[in-house]
Amino acid sequence: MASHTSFDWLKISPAMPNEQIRHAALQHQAQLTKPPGALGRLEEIAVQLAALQHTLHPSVDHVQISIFAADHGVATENISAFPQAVTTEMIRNFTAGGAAINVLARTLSAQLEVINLGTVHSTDTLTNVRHYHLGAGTANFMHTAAMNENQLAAALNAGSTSVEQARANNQQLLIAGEMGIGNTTSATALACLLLNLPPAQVAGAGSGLDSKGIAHKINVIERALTLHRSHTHSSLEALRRVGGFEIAALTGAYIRGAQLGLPLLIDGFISTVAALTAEQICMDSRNWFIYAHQSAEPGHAHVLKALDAIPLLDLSMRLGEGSGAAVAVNLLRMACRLHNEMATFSTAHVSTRKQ
Ligand SMILES: O=C(O)c1ccc[n+]([C@@H]2O[C@H](COP(=O)([O-])O)[C@@H](O)[C@H]2O)c1
Ligand SMILES: Cc1cc2nc[nH]c2cc1C
Repeated sequence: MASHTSFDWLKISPAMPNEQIRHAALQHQAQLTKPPGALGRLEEIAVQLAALQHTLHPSVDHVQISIFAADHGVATENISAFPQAVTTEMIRNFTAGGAAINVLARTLSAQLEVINLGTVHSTDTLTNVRHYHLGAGTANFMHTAAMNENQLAAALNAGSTSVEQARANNQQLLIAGEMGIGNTTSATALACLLLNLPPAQVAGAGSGLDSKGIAHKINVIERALTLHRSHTHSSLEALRRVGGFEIAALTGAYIRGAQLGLPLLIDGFISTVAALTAEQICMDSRNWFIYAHQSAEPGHAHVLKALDAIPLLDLSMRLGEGSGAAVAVNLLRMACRLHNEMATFSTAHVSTRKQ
């Protein structure tokens, strides 16, 4: 078993946004040549980034995208529209540059890294993948806990390592994305435990189930929750019992990002469930979260609500891989440039509002 200390770092408090700078950034926004509030949420984003980055000149030019991939034992319950082999096939695709996230990363000149935490099929021959070998996927949580303590600790640490590397490379924003056939079943079960919701309210089509498939998925999750609910006394234990390696890695990345003061752009349903898990394990981590988009997965709305989050975009996306977050980066960049480069009423000699 992992020594107890493996989880001690989760107790470190998140960094504090700078409230004085937030106030100054708000005042600066009021002086720009526009009616107050006319740039809507773009103003909020710039002010939030100013407070997070402790500067009146926020910027997200340097972006790291870390894709965490893993397989899920529960995939043997026929809960996905796609075969489990797709997880490994997509890891290959990520390394070859052909996935959606590769295209988006190129448009953003973002650094992309791929992390395989544990898949049924090996990707060891791929040199541009960080391998963890935590297992051939998680155990099937219909019968037992998905992870043991060692696996959970190692997966959380894998996320933390990506954040520390991003920090060391002076990245200004992290997108943690995920890939794993079956992970909407795992994320749904986890959301149900964390929010005490019935699976029928949270479960959706994932990568493309029909209504019969969704009904079966709900039944699988209900039976799993009957096994785990009474033994789950903490969010960390819920993550160990029904989570996935990549979901735990995302959780670790979000907690470490908050502790080190790195702004985190949250993607879709699975990523937001990990963000909620991070917030429940390490309170106020959410100060560092910016929510990119509303996924088409129905459970996403419940999880966003629990985090008091209103995402920036609603494009009916449901891909994962960090793709929805990547699409939102240019909004953040434009928000920063507007904040940094617009003239003020006084410098541009524009009259202010009538009193
Ligand atoms: O990000 C989302 O909101 C999202 C919603 C539905 C599906 N996905 C992706 O689809 C895969 C999981 O779907 P499934 O049906 O196998 O559970 C996984 O690789 C996710 O990245 C992602
Ligand atoms: C093809 C495919 C690509 C993905 N990317 C993230 N999740 C995915 C699921 C599937 C099925």
